[in-house]
Amino acid sequence: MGIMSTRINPSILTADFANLEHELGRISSADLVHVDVMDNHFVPNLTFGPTMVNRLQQVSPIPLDVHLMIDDADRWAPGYAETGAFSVTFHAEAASDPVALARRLRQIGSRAGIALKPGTYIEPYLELLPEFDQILIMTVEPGFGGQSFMTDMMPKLRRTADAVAASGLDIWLQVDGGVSLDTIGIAAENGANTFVAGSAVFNVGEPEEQIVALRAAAASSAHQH
Ligand SMILES: O=C(CO)[C@H](O)[C@H](O)COP(=O)(O)O
Repeated sequence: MGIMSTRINPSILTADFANLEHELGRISSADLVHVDVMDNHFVPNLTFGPTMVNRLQQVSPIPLDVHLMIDDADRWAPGYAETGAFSVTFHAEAASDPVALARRLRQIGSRAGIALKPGTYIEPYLELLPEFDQILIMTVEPGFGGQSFMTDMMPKLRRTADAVAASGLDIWLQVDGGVSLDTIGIAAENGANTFVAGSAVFNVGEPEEQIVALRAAAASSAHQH
């Protein structure tokens, strides 16, 4: 189907970790699969590392959107780009030189993403927009699926969307955490175009049907603005 302008990226954090190849087959109509890498240091949870991401890359029917919730991103993120991941997003709080790291990721061949925890301001990064292909505004504290969407992140999302629009650059604006049929509309209204959803895809009925419904809800809200 290819990647659309309203992108739905299911998070496999909520999938069955014992059957991930099967789970990937259940979301083949999504745009990308969001792969949460957690190191139990940057966040108080642990998932998997580059060996697993490399294997997921081999069996996934759709490209990988890797979200690194790990310390020392400067050291570790390039290895994830080397798996062939479509995009690699590292946290601003975990990188000592975000520009050098983003350039390295692009040089390897991945899109470069930067993620911000809820308490991190976007402003220092707005002057660096050309360095990034994607900005992830976290709408929960990173670490766990199933948390409530933080509506108070919408002003930050709006400021980011306005800056991206003013730049004329094709930078994807992603939200992650608590995205559901109830919350995707307000995120789209505030300028998000790339939506990560774990529970709302895997824990509510058939994943493929949820992807269609989420995409429709996002698109109809985005068109109102
Ligand atoms: O990055 C994450 C947590 O840090 C997950 O991608 C996110 O929380 C998805 O889960 P849900 O849609 O259930 O909130």
